Amino acid sequence: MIALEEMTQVYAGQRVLGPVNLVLEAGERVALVGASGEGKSTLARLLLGLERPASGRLMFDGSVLDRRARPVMRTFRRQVQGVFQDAPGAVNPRHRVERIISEPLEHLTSLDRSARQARVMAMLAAVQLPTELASRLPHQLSGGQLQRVCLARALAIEPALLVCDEVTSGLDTILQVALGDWLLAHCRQQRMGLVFVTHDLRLARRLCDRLVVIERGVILDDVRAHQSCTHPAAMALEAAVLT
Ligand SMILES: Nc1ncnc2c1ncn2[C@@H]1O[C@H](COP(=O)(O)OP(=O)(O)OP(=O)(O)O)[C@@H](O)[C@H]1O
Repeated sequence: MIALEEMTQVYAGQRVLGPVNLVLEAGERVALVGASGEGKSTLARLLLGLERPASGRLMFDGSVLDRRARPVMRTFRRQVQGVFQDAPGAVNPRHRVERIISEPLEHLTSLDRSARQARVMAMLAAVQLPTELASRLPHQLSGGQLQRVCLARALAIEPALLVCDEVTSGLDTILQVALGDWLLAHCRQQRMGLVFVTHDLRLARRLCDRLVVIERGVILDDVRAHQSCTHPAAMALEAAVLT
């Protein structure tokens, strides 16, 4: 469905990523794991087409994704959604929850107003938030609630792939597990693919069927989730996390 080909990224004259080659099949659940600052978020942003790579290309359904081709970008946005750790930074502080979740429905689907309203309520219930929260502003929610609003917004348009960057790291452990399990069930039910960026190898294995280990901007290991890592540095990371 999506492929990164020979992709690199350079910030302030320094290469922080790549070259990376990564193919994601439709419906696949892939964890991007690695220590802090190794390039996971950069890779996630490139996968979402949110920034221009220094070199390489992003393929979508067999063609190079061309940002200037509006209909293709619209399809891409409909099918590939992202949710980030910084939920407060990802929403307009002056918009109420209902409007936040409804916005992509307005731009990317042909649902009318009442259908959009119904979808917003269904999504709130799906992420286990009371529907009364629909009329609240972002600052009137807890961090975990706002994170779930962002998740509801991304899932409302029924994407084929969801890219989650550290979405559970600000939550308590119980909520992390609950949200992770809900996300897994949702992926299975909707046959939705998932790219799950995390430091947490155990959560990665719980949710995903493939582990991609990143260090210093390159892919060290790419294994099935139930397998152990094979690269020595990835094995060291695995041992450190599990200890
Ligand atoms: N906009 C930017 N300008 C300059 N350097 C950046 C920028 N964004 C990221 N970097 C650098 O690129 C490298 C990779 O960062 P990235 O955020 O991708 O890592 P990460 O693995 O997601 O880390 P974490 O787990 O801590 O979120 C880091 O060295 C970081 O300092």
